[in-house]
Amino acid sequence: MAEPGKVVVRWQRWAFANLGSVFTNFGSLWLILAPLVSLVATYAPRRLFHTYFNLFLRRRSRRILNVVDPYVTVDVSEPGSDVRYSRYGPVSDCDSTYEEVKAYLSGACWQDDARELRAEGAREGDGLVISMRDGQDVADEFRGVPLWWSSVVEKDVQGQRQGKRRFQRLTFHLRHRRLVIDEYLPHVRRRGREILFSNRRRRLYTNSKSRDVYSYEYKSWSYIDFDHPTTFDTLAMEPAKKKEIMDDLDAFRENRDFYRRTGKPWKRGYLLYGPPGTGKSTMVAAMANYLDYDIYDVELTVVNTNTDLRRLLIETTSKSIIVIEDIDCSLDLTGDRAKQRRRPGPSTKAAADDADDRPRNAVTLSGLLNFIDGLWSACGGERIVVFTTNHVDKLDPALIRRGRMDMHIEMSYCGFEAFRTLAKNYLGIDEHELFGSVEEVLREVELTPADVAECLMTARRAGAGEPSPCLEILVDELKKRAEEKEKAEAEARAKAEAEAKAAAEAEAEANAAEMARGSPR
Ligand SMILES: Nc1ncnc2c1ncn2[C@@H]1O[C@H](COP(=O)(O)OP(=O)(O)OP(=O)(O)O)[C@@H](O)[C@H]1O
Ligand SMILES: [Mg+2]
Repeated sequence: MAEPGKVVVRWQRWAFANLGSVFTNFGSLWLILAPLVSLVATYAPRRLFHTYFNLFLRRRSRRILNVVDPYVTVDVSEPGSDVRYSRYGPVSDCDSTYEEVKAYLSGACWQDDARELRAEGAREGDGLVISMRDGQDVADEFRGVPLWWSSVVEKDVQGQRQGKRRFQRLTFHLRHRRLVIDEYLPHVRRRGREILFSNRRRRLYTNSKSRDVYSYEYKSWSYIDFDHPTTFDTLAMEPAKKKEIMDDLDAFRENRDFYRRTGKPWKRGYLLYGPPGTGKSTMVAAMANYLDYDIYDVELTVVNTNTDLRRLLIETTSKSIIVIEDIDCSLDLTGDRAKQRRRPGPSTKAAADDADDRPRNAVTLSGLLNFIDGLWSACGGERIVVFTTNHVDKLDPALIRRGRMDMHIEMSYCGFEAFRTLAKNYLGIDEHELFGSVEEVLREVELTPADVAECLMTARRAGAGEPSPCLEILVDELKKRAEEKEKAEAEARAKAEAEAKAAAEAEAEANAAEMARGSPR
């Protein structure tokens, strides 16, 4: 094989030998082209000639520039005066890319290369957002490709006003243009969003009265910081059931692509049912804390129309739990829809007045069904809908069918396993010889976790927090509570029976009087 050097020598020889013919050929070519160029310059429209000539030159110069400086820059500019406002405040979809990039870079700022940093208070919470000072650079790497970010500030003149405009400028080699635009920048935004999301305080929203919609300061939702201490660790429930719910929530959160692939909107419904005090509201708080989601607590009784309900839904954000508590009491949503349509008008005056007070287009069952899984509900994604009720049997089957309420969770009376969690929460113990006595009591009577928690509070106070006396007092308390409950239930039963008996007697008397009036004299 020839040595590389020799090839060069041979090429040079060939080049010199052929130099004369190259010039000759170029001369002949130019002899043909020159009149053509001058013809086009003379007769073609002037603008057209210049445009094409300019374009030609620019392309050539760009190629030369690419060899000299093969780097591309992309600016992400700080949103300035162009943030749009609506009557509800800043429009939520105003471009958040700058904030996301800044949040992403706050991670990169911990590297050695950025020495001059800037700290700003986070919009929410007590944390600080660390970013680069103007003119600073940090290096980043994505799939082995080096990239550089710099913080740039430029003068911005708009009419009479002068200001500064900040950019986060990304520089990379032009050969990575597709990777950067298609994959790296979306990755930066995603990661930045995650950082912003984890830094923020969670919120508990509640809806405003529909009838205030015309007031100037109306906002569909108002909120407070959500700071509920309940977690799945402190929730008293059978461990297997608890695990099932947590696994279900994990599967929901992690399966965004699965939902997309199967064409299902990314949302899930949970129906929590059981007697009062069994921990339904507590479960909602535990879910929100587990997923790190906001809660939208919908008060249906102040929503006037289905349209208002839809507006509420549109104004919720993703990564949220929308909860309707005591759905059986919120509206008359029981019974089937056909019956609702056929329902006769108010027969008594009182009922008629009552009906007049109610808004004309009150929320209907179909409005609520649309709220849960109509077309609008699919917008945004990553939402959980929770209904809680004490009377599951009273609800329309359409409302709670599988697919709408995907998981039905019964919150039941306090079993021994649930008690263990409560004992750990209140007394800090996992095991004790008196646990057997507690188990016996709980097997015999139906007490809610709220009842047991209350007894534990009393026992803790009386027993000065010492496990053995506390548990002894607890057993007595539980027995006492069970007796009280039995007595209250017996009284309620007796009262109901007495009322039924009195009603039957009154009806019999009325019938007798009717008969006496109607009988022939
Ligand atoms: N499973 C539970 N685990 C831990 N604490 C519980 C549990 N259930 C109830 N509690 C305690 O009882 C209190 C009342 O519970 P919660 O409000 O969650 O009941 P609920 O089922 O929502 O009742 P309601 O049907 O009346 O709304 C809570 O503040 C909590 O301290
Ligand atoms: Mg509740």
